[in-house]
Amino acid sequence: MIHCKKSTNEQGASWYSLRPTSIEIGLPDMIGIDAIHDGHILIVDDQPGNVTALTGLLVANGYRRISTTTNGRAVAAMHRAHRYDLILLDMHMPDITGLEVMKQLRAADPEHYLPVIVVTGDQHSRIAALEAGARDFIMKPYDFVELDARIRNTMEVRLLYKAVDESRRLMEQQAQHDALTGLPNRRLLLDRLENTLEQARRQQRQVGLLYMDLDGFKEVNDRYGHACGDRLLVQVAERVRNAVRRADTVARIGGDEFIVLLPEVCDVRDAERPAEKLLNVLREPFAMPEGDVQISGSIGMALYPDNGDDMERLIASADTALYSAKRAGKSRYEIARSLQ
Ligand SMILES: Nc1nc2c(ncn2[C@@H]2O[C@H](COP(=O)(O)OP(=O)(O)OP(=O)(O)O)[C@@H](O)[C@H]2O)c(=O)[nH]1
Repeated sequence: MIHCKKSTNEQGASWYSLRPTSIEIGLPDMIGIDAIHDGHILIVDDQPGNVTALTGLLVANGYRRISTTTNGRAVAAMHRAHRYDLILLDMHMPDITGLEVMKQLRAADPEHYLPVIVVTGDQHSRIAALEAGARDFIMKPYDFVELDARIRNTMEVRLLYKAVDESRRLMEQQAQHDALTGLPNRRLLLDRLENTLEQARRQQRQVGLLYMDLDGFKEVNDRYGHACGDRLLVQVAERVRNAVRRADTVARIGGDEFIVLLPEVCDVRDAERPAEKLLNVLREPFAMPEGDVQISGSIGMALYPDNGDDMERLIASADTALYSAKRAGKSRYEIARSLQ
């Protein structure tokens, strides 16, 4: 850490000297001082002299990523583009007040998190800023030790908030995806299917659903081991994903069972074509460390609304058609015949 000392000469000119101290403030394991010093800071002040002075102080205190602007009106757009970890905001600028900048920041930030420390010389605007959502304030003229501590503390909270947010996002992603293949799982598929059917109902469109089960997958496990079976499932997922359109959802819903949701179907051929393509890509041998592995897949196809006017019925129809495809000799697709 670096300590700042203000000195004044006989003519009244002031300067600052920097000296390192041995004081290290303890932080939770999660956010170390290195991460804090790596936080991205924006300094906003209409006075270039203030910007330069504050930048110098931050650099001296170990901060590495500092951006600046003298234009308060540009702050919201800059934050949208760069997602600063901390904004040091001058409250009194001629063009726009700090309060107005915070209002624009809140509107621009989907997280609704204002990473703002206001910089002010006036007691009243300090309270107004805190009430408007600023995390903290720094009074002018600066007390350098206090300034450093407030910036560090606010940055620590900000980075913890980001870490929590990231881990929540990760957990949501894990709850909706298959851990082995990374494909959407049953839960996410049902969610998308529900939305797709709702839209199709409104627009009186058809939807296709392909229920696919690998043929002879148990034998791969038995002959080459479970790890080889797992690697095969990953490759199958990749091939299936690459064989269909971006708008289609490919989900792994069980051991060797996949569902492909086709939201853009005008007639049965629009579902038959991808089904044929999937069967073909599965017939190609899979290169494994254990040698080439040959498998195939069977598919049951159902169309909304002909084969089911809700999720459960549509999936049940496709499942029945899949059963028919298996009974008819596998490595083929069958179209559902009736409304379940
Ligand atoms: N390696 C691996 N195997 C799995 C996984 N989940 C389920 N299985 C196995 O996959 C097999 C699926 O069973 P089936 O569909 O009846 O096997 P199959 O040989 O493909 O049978 P058919 O569909 O009649 O051709 C079972 O042996 C499960 O133990 C997994 O995540 N990894």
